[in-house]
This record gives sequence, structure tokens and C-alpha cells, in this order.
Amino acid sequence: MKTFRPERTQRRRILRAFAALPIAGLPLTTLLGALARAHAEPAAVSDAALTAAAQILNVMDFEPLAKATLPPAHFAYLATGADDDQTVRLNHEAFSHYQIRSRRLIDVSHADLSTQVFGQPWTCPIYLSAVGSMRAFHPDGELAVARAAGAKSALMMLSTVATTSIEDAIAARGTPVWQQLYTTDDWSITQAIVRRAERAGSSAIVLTVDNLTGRNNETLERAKRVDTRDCAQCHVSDFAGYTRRKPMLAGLDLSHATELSPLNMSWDFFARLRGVVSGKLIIKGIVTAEDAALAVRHGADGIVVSNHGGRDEETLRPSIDCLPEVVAAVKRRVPVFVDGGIRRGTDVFKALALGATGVGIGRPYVWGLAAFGQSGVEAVIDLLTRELRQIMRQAGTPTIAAITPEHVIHG
Ligand SMILES: Cc1cc2nc3c(=O)[nH]c(=O)nc-3n(C[C@H](O)[C@H](O)[C@H](O)COP(=O)(O)O)c2cc1C
Ligand SMILES: CCCCC(=O)C(=O)O
Repeated sequence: MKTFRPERTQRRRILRAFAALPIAGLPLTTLLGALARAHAEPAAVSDAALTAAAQILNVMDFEPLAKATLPPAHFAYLATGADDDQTVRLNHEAFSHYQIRSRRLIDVSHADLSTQVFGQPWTCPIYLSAVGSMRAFHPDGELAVARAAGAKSALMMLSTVATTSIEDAIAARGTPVWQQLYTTDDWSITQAIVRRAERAGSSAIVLTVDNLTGRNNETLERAKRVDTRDCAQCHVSDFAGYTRRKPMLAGLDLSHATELSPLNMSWDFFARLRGVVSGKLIIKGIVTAEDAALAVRHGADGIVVSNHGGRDEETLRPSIDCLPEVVAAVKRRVPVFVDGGIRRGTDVFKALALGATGVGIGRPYVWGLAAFGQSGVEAVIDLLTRELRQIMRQAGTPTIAAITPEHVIHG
């Protein structure tokens, strides 16, 4: 790949390109630093990566930049999903089957994106969903994400297999994060993670139930054949390797555990977990009305409609299509969240109209992280927030509460 060493005139050209960008606050030094890292050569960046950077208009524009920055296997781990990746693609495409019914002549001069979740104020309904192994995408990993979440007052959900501890993530965000929970097949480990997260100040435990041990990710397997570098972070295939450097598991005796998300997990397990979680207990990965009703009956405080970004099973059922039946079954007893394929402010709007209280993003903020570290994550949040504000105004909904099912139609 051709590399590019910016001279004075070239720097001016880059600055001009950046001045034209709608996202404020990605300084030139950040751009050069991120791109230089990609090529492991100080201040040298590829033309291709630079071109990609100069074209950022929406969150999807970060993806090619992340690809240019990351080792192929790390990018494959981030980008791909189960079998043929069709669920990954459909998660986003499905949003185009919902259309917005805009109302006119409503004063939208003050668009207020704030909302309340569990009685707590959120400045915006968009949150950063759990992503494991983030140091595989940027040396600052979850710390950069937590700082960005703090700067933008966005909620962050920390993965059990994060490369940063919950204590450090909370210190970096400045306020508590939610702790996502992988269980392992050893109850004492589950209990220890819950205790530690609650002691650190986490107000919610989010149990992931859709990622059973043994996913089939062929794209990643192919990438690993080509990119044979050793990886101690993200795509190690065996339990011992994958869990080795994960701070939330450090100091725990893993010798009796063989699985991260055991095949025998059942509602009995959920009931037992309910007994030890003193804060909110949220269940992530529900896609049917039946399971939503069971979750509420078993004491869940919140439900995340999710298919794990299409990473675990090729169901071909986009999560946005699962949201209405879950919302109907829950009957407002607990908040319902949704993630999967959210790439536009209009996607967020449609999810809210269909009854979501909060809307999670996964890959988009990691693209931003891979390209620019903390600033990239902030830029992704800014872009989505700006787009959401725009569509709220267009649709005649000046507040989040004003967005109702009448504002969306499935066609
Ligand atoms: C690289 C990667 C790692 C992930 N790790 C976790 C995890 O540790 N725990 C979890 O519950 N979900 C995990 N997820 C799923 C996300 O929380 C979320 O459900 C999904 O990414 C949303 O779809 P999107 O990427 O299309 O926005 C991960 C997703 C990605 C892309
Ligand atoms: C065993 C996988 C843990 C991280 C994860 O949830 C993901 O990569 O999607």
C-alpha cells in the first residue's frame, strides 16, 4: 500500500478536508496518530486510509477506516457473524421496511433528546452496548470508550470479557457503567463477577443469553488462515486462551469452568441469579414474546431485544422485527431496549417509535474507536445524536416521549 508522509502543503490539504467535515472535534493530530498506528510507522499514513477519513459523513464511513487500521483477523472478528453473515446484514436492512409518518406544524424549535431509564436521567436514548476485547481494536480499548461515554454522557455496558476492569472503566467514565455478564459453567465465578461489579458501583447486571458456546463464524476462520499472527485478545478459539487476559476474570479459579456461556443455562439459572443480584437485572438476547413474558415472570428488570449483532446464529430475523412482539408482551412492566444494525438517527427513531426505551450500538462505535480512539467514539455518538435530532424535528416530535407508534408504519 502506498504510504503518505504529510508535508506542510499536504497538511494544509488535510486540514481543509477536515474543515469540510460535519463532525467537529477530530483534530488533525488524532487523524495522523490513528492512521500512523495502522501502518506502524510514525506520521506515515496510506492514501487509501486518508481518503476514507476525509469522507466521513455518517457512522458507516468509519468502517473502511477501521478496516484499513486493523489486522485482518481483528477486523473479521469485529465485522462478521454466523454462517453467511445474512443476519448481520438484515439487521440493518430491515430498518428500510419501516417508514416514518411525519406530522407537521408542531413547534420543534427545542428538540429534547433526554429521557429517563430506571428513574435515572439519560441525555440521549443511545447507549454503547457490550463489546469484548476492545484492546484488539485500539491500545486504549475500553478506557477510550469509557472516556468518550463520560464526555457524551452516554451509558456504557462493559463486557465480562473486556480488556479493562470495571473499576477502571467506571473511573474513566466518571459514573457507573452497566456490567454485562457471561456466566461460565461454574456458579462461583458468576457470583464473584456480580459481587465485584456491584461493589464497584455498577447499577445493572446484563445477562447475555443468546451467545451459547460454539458459534460458527466462517469468515473469521478464513481470515485467521491468512492472518496467522498470535492474538491474545479477541479471536483465540479455546476457553482458556480467550479468558486468560480478561481483568474481570483475573484472580478467579477458572479450572472448573470450560464454557463462557454454557449450553445448559436455563430459567432456573436466571432465577438463581435473580437471588444474588441486588441492583437491576437485565436480560440481553430476547427475540420472542414468549421469552419476554417468561423474563418478566422471573423478575427481569429490563429486556434487551438482540440477536447479538447476528454474530451467533443465522436466524435471518432482524432484531427490529422482533421488537414489536416483545414490547406487546411486556406491556410496559419493564423497559425494553434493542440493538442490532442501528446505523442512522432514523433507525434510532424507528426503534423508539416501536416501543424501545433505549437503543444500543455495537460495531459503529468500535469502528470509531479503531480509527481514532476516544475522539472516534465521540464522533460516532455525535453523528447519531445529530441525525436523531434532525428526524425528531422533521417528524414533529420535539421530545423522546412524543415519539409514538403512530410515527412509524411497516410497509
Ligand atoms: C466485536 C464484538 C464483540 C461483542 N462482545 C459482546 C460481549 O462481550 N457481550 C455481549 O453481550 N455482546 C457482545 N457483542 C454484541 C453487542 O453487544 C451488540 O449486541 C451488537 O453488536 C449490536 O449489533 P451492531 O453491532 O449491529 O450494532 C459484541 C459485538 C461485537 C461486534
Ligand atoms: C465468546 C464471545 C465473547 C465476546 C462476544 O460476545 C462476541 O464476540 O460477540
